[in-house]
Amino acid sequence: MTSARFYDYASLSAEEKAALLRRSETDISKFIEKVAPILEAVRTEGDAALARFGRELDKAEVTEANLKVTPAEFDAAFREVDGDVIEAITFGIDNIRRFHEEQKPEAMWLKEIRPGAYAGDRFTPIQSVALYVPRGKGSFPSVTMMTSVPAVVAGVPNLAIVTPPAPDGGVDAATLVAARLAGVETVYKVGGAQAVAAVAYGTETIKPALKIVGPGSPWVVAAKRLLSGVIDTGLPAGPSEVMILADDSVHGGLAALDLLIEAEHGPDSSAYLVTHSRRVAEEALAALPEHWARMTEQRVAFSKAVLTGSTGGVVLTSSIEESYAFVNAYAPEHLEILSEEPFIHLGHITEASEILMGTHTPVSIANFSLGPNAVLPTSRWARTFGPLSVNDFVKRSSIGYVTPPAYAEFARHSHKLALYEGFSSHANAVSPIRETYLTKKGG
Ligand SMILES: NC(=O)c1ccc[n+]([C@@H]2O[C@H](COP(=O)([O-])OP(=O)(O)OC[C@H]3O[C@@H](n4cnc5c(N)ncnc54)[C@H](O)[C@@H]3O)[C@@H](O)[C@H]2O)c1
Ligand SMILES: N[C@H](CO)Cc1c[nH]c[nH+]1
Ligand SMILES: [Zn+2]
Repeated sequence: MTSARFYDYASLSAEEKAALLRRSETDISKFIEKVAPILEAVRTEGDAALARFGRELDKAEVTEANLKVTPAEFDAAFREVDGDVIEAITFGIDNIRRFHEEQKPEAMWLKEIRPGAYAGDRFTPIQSVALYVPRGKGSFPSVTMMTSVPAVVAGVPNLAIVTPPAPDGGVDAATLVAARLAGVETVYKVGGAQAVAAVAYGTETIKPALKIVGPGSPWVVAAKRLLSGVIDTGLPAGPSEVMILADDSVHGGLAALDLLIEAEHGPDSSAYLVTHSRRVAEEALAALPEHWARMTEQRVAFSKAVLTGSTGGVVLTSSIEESYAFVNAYAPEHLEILSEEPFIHLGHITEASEILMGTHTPVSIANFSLGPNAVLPTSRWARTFGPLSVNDFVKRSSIGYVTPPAYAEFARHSHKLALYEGFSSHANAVSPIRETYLTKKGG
């Protein structure tokens, strides 16, 4: 039995090549249809709908009265989670904080554009942001770290995490540990589309937010799409995906090992190895069963579904240039450049959300510990969006300041354009009328 789909790129038709670029998210119309009534129920019924969906969709013991995580639940989480997991969370948060503090823009810059005339930017925190932390096919304290830390570094005053409840009605314990250590203590037990609606419209318990960030299943992606006129939905982060670009300096078994990292997220993930080395491709195909033997049943099922389905496999190209072209056309979420000399390839890659260099930087390290943000645009959105960052939690205002000596030249040119565009008030405001008031004020 073949371990993964194999594509000889040069022999594919144009349609087959285009099909390789598709993700499970490419068509989410079925989710959109099913999600619309959920959003409407939350808008009209508030907490009652959240509790009902929690019971129906998450099979969780939630009520209108216990939607918000209490301080006692946080304390219990610290007792429940192993010390070495807390240590790993602390290590990750420390690195993520260092990275994002470095990334934080200066509060303001101002440049003298012309003598006596200044212009610049000022950055201020967005006043309220909701952080979506998934929980379904896994629990995600790491997503809590990746969303909370840049938000806290940016200085957002009102932060709330929304995350699906487990059947016992509680939130994943490590998620609570990560939230408190990162500096966020408002957490609601609500997930999926209903969570997006709750923070968009507000309910009796949950205050509306101006923006929601964080990755999620197609239910979350569909809800964000439908509510994008009500709340800022940030960068589009859907089902995880990976591309391994390998040259002929590495063993294919290593490529297979890393290919499985993101393929195991769910059947809706995407995962490709692209290489111009037939040896690497064949070694990878041969190694997959060995790797599956060391994985849990559920993760084997998910990754097999991806690698033998329509969103994954091994692509053999006829040259490294063709591999570069495929990577750039695909625009992956995570890209690993598996090579003894990764930097010789870097300049050829322009379309990828995250680029991990060499044989010792697997996606796992980037997801949990390294520092750059692992909430990343999927489904080819890497072509226009970047990873989640401090900049997603601030907005920019332009600042302009024209001093009296610089005014006349600007007024003359602005007057001309105001007349041309047909705006008389614009023109009047920079005409000699202005001088009469300035003289009066000055006495
Ligand atoms: N792009 C990124 O940066 C990134 C990072 C981490 C995770 N991810 C992805 O996020 C996703 C997380 O998905 P997940 O399922 O684990 O968690 P999730 O929290 O996104 O989805 C679970 C929720 O979906 C809703 N749901 C489930 N079945 C439903 C149904 N039949 N009808 C209506 N709603 C339903 C429920 O409310 C449930 O709480 C994965 O695809 C993972 O690959 C992406
Ligand atoms: N790979 C995910 C982003 O696509 C992040 C993650 C967290 N935990 C496991 N993986
Ligand atoms: Zn992952």
